[in-house]
This record gives sequence, structure tokens and C-alpha cells, in this order.
Amino acid sequence: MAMAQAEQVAGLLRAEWLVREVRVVPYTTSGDRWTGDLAEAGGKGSFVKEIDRALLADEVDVVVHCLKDIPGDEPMPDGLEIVAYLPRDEVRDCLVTASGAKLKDLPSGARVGTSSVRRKAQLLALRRDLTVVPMRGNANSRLARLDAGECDALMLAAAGLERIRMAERITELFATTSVVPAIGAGVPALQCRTDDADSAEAAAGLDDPATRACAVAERALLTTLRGHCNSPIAGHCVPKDDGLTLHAAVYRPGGDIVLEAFENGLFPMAEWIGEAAGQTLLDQGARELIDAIPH
Ligand SMILES: NCc1[nH]cc(CCC(=O)O)c1CC(=O)O
Repeated sequence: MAMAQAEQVAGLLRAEWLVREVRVVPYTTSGDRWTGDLAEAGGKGSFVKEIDRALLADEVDVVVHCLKDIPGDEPMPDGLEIVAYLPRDEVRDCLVTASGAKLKDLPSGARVGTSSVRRKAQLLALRRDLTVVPMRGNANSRLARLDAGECDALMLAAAGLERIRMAERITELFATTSVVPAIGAGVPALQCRTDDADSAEAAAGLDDPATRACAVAERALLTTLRGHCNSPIAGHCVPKDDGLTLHAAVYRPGGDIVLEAFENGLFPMAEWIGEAAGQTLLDQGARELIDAIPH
């Protein structure tokens, strides 16, 4: 998934940056390797920290992160900055079932694989009678485990399946109003060293201002809530005319409590929009739900 994304960005940079050779350097992160509970995978930022280190060590000059994987409760390492947000890909989560059944048609007790606290809560909020089973590892291995009968369905990011050319496996795309997407879902973010103006300038040429505004609002929400990628938090901002609309939610993992907030405003208010929605959720008691999940 990450390789497909990096190759795509490399192609865009080659077109942008005719004077330099662009080479993709693969890394495996602790988040990729770990197949257990994410909270035990070395904690925060397990999908980004080895790559941040490589960038700081000058091994690479531009990094492609999934914005979703960048923690919101700790600052970016000194000397690094996000210089571009690429146009948002598919933002929705999807269901892949062995039988072809949609969520509403799954039998009571059907086993749905996901290790995301947010997805578990959202599934149970819609269907209290389902059984959520832990399922980590890359999307190909999750599909193989579904095919082997380890579960009846998977819930995962549609953008991820598209990137590995497995979109035909999608049984149902969830509407963003009923399954609010992850903060930063489907947004590739380019990161450079703050002292490397040459690389930053080239990468910044790929920035999409509308995606950036949505990303800023969603990230401000996450920071206000002091959440991380395994928090029961969802947030989806969409550009609408000359403004932004943010839908935010915080869940109890069992799906029996759902807090929601809606906020909107003009583009330059992106950060305020995220903070205001976050504050509304904190006023409703979000702190307790977020802090109940180990880090
Ligand atoms: N934590 C892994 C991860 N980080 C980003 C995506 C999906 C692609 C994206 O949203 O950019 C995924 C896989 C998944 O959630 O199924």
C-alpha cells in the first residue's frame, strides 16, 4: 500500500523536479511488522517514527506518510515539517464479506475483523449483535485470513484496497454520515526537513489547498482531543462552496455511547473549526472515553 503510494508521488515529483533524480527507498515500520494490539506496538507513531528518523538522518529527502498515521498528541520531531497535502483519495471505510452480504444482512453474531478501536465502536453502534475480532497486518494478509474463514467480514479503508488494486473486493462502502471516517483518512502528506528548502519547494508544488484546509481542521480536532491513531475518534471535513464543514465523533469502544459535533466556517477558519468541534466533544465528556483506551 505504502509502496504504491510512494511510487505515485515519485512520478509526480519527477515531473515537477526535472533537475533531480527521484528514487523510492522502502522502509518497514514497527507498525507494519506488529500483528498484535496496536497499543503494544511501541506506542504512538509506530507507522511513522522509523521513517521520520531516516529523514532526519538525511537518508531520504521527502517522506510520504498517510496523514492518518501521524499522531495528534505529540509534536512532530524538531526539524521536520509537512510541506504538502496531496488531493484526498477515497475517504470511506468499507466492508468486505466472504458471502457478499452487506452489513445489514450479516447474520447475528457474524465475526467482523478489525483492530481499530474506532471501527469496532462504529460497527457495534450500527449492529450491537456482531462479534468484532482483532485483525491486524497488511490488507493482503487480512483478505487471505477472511478467505481462510477466520472471520466473516473485514472492515478497512477503501483507499488502501484501491492502492493495492483490490477495490473489486469491496462489498459495501459506508456512507460518511453513518461511519465517520478516520481523521486524515485518504490524505497522503509529504514531509521534508525544515532546513532543506530545495526539496520542500519541489514537494510543496504538489500541495492541494482544499485538502490542506480539511487536513488542518481535522488535525486541530485531533490535537484538541489529544488523540492518536488508536483513539475512538472520527472526523471528516469537506469543502463546501467557500467554506468547510466538519463532522466529528467520539465513541465508547462498545458503541453504546456516540458523541457528535458539527462545525462549519470559511477556509481561513480551518484550525478554529477543528478546535471548536473538539471543545464541543470535550464538553460532552469525550475526555473520559478517549483516556479509557491504553496508549
Ligand atoms: N494504519 C494503517 C493505515 N494507514 C492508512 C490506511 C489507509 C489509507 C489512508 O487512509 O490513507 C491504513 C490501512 C487501513 O486503515 O485499513
